[in-house]
Amino acid sequence: MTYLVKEIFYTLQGEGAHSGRPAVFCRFSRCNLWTGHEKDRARAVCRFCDTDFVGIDGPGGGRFATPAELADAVEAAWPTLGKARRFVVCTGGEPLLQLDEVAVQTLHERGFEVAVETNGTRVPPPGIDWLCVSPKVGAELVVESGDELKFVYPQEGVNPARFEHLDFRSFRLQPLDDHNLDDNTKAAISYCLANPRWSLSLQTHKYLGTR
Ligand SMILES: C[S@@+](CC[C@H](N)C(=O)[O-])C[C@H]1O[C@@H](n2cnc3c(N)ncnc32)[C@H](O)[C@@H]1O
Ligand SMILES: Nc1nc2[nH]cc(C(=O)O)c2c(=O)[nH]1
Ligand code: SF4
Ligand SMILES: [Mg+2]
Repeated sequence: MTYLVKEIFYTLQGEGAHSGRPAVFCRFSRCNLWTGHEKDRARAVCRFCDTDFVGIDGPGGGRFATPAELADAVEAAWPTLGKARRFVVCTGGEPLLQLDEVAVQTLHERGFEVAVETNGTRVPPPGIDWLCVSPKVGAELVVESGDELKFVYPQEGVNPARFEHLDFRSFRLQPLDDHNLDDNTKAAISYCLANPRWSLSLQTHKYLGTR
């Protein structure tokens, strides 16, 4: 398995339950719901993506021929020696197009707790320590259990209540970052207050100016 990675960087997890926790981000190239090219956005399944995941040309990105090479690159981004409490967030693009069981195992051997941010359309490999699923309107959701369900809100025609029967430890609304971010944030706050199964997830890195 060759892994195509857009970028690898060290920062604070900005979103969800681990918000504020230092993490290496491993952003895999490619997604099954959008090509990543602006010319295709209007006809993509997922049209609101805030991320450049095309190619392997970002900081720390590249083509890694083995799980060990991938883990070497992730490990190189961690700031201290010693294997205690290391944390990697595998994202993308859609990480589950590439992340496999042996990669997860190899990251574990290097001391990393492995978190994944996924659109929920691909079955995850075993061993993931923190699975965050972010369903997209118009894409089939095949992952029905995990740690965190993080719904970008609003999405046309979808009431978040539709996900409440699924097997997740927490349910979060993340305001859609588009030209209506302020209104979307107010709407997400109102929804959480009226439906307390749901908590707010802010993209804190966008407010803090971190990556
Ligand atoms: C770029 S995606 C990559 C991982 C995976 N493809 C997914 O969609 O979950 C990372 C997270 O950002 C969220 N996201 C993407 N664009 C967003 C936007 N414009 N506003 C708010 N959240 C967004 C996604 O829903 C997901 O939770
Ligand atoms: N700081 C920071 N936190 C994040 N949490 C999820 C992200 C993502 O793009 O998947 C992300 C990101 O891009 N930056
Ligand atoms: S599924 Fe995730 S990576 Fe793919 S286009 Fe949507 S937000 Fe971006
Ligand atoms: Mg992001």
